Amino acid sequence: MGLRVEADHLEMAYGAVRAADDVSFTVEPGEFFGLLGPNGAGKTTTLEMLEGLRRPQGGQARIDGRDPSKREPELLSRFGVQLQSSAFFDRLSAREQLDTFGALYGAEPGRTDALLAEVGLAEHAGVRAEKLSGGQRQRLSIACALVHDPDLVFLDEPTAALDPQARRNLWDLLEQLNDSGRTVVLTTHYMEEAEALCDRVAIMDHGRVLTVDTPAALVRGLDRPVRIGVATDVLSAADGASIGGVEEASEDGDGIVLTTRRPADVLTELAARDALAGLSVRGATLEDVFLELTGREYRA
Ligand SMILES: Nc1ncnc2c1ncn2[C@@H]1O[C@H](COP(=O)(O)OP(=O)(O)OP(=O)(O)O)[C@@H](O)[C@H]1O
Repeated sequence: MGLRVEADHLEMAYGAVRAADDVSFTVEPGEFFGLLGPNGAGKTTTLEMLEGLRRPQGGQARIDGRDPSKREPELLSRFGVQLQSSAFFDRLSAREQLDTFGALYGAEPGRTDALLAEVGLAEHAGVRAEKLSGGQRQRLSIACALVHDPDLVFLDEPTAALDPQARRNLWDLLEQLNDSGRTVVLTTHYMEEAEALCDRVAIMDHGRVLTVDTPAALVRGLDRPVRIGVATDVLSAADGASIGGVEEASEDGDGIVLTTRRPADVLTELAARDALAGLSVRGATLEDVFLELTGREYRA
């Protein structure tokens, strides 16, 4: 279960635009891997080369050590590609869409109901695709990628254009796909999505991979202080500044903010002073990582 995916010095240019510029990384079997970057970073181009839908101008894509652009049926049967919702057949219900995709892929019949349940659409089986909500359509397109029970799924911006609630609901489904042992490779321009879901992320910008690592390691590598906030009525800025390990203490509209590289010591001291009311703790995020790497604010 789970397949290895390799991007090995991939190159793709459209005229003067280098959409993929020496893109290399490896996704291990069973990993949840994210390609993260702003619009136009080259995520879709890279994904399409990995899926074998676009032949690289340079370098090699490999799935389980083989070239996906050769379209070998045995390899194709082992991975799924999430189609955009516009690719549904006209006027078919969710169940009929899945039955049709299943027949096209030569999938084992009789899996449709289980699949509908897996993606949370059991109650909408008879609804036509065009009548489903945005989140439900995304679920259906994910189910279509799973009809042949693949070991690897590629998802291109699976939560784009969804409201925050629908996005979070979909995260649970994406986690389940990975928990069941499948390798998941997705693109996203949402930093917090990559942080919440991915074992590792490749941050892309202007066709290049800037860095690849776990979100936690990327953030740790920044050496940014943690910001600890508490209510003004439990601590003054001057008292905060006197705590060992506090680099700066200031008052903002919401309370007292302490910056520190030793958050455990500072929190212990705040607890000892019974000064934890209104507590908030904010560490660096992948947004800070992007800023550090590019010198630019992250704008998806
Ligand atoms: N078929 C094409 N012809 C010309 N230019 C293209 C084509 N496909 C992509 N590009 C350009 O290549 C660059 C990378 O595009 P790509 O779609 O891979 O980025 P992306 O990170 O997936 O962005 P988005 O989130 O907007 O889809 C962009 O500058 C885009 O305009």
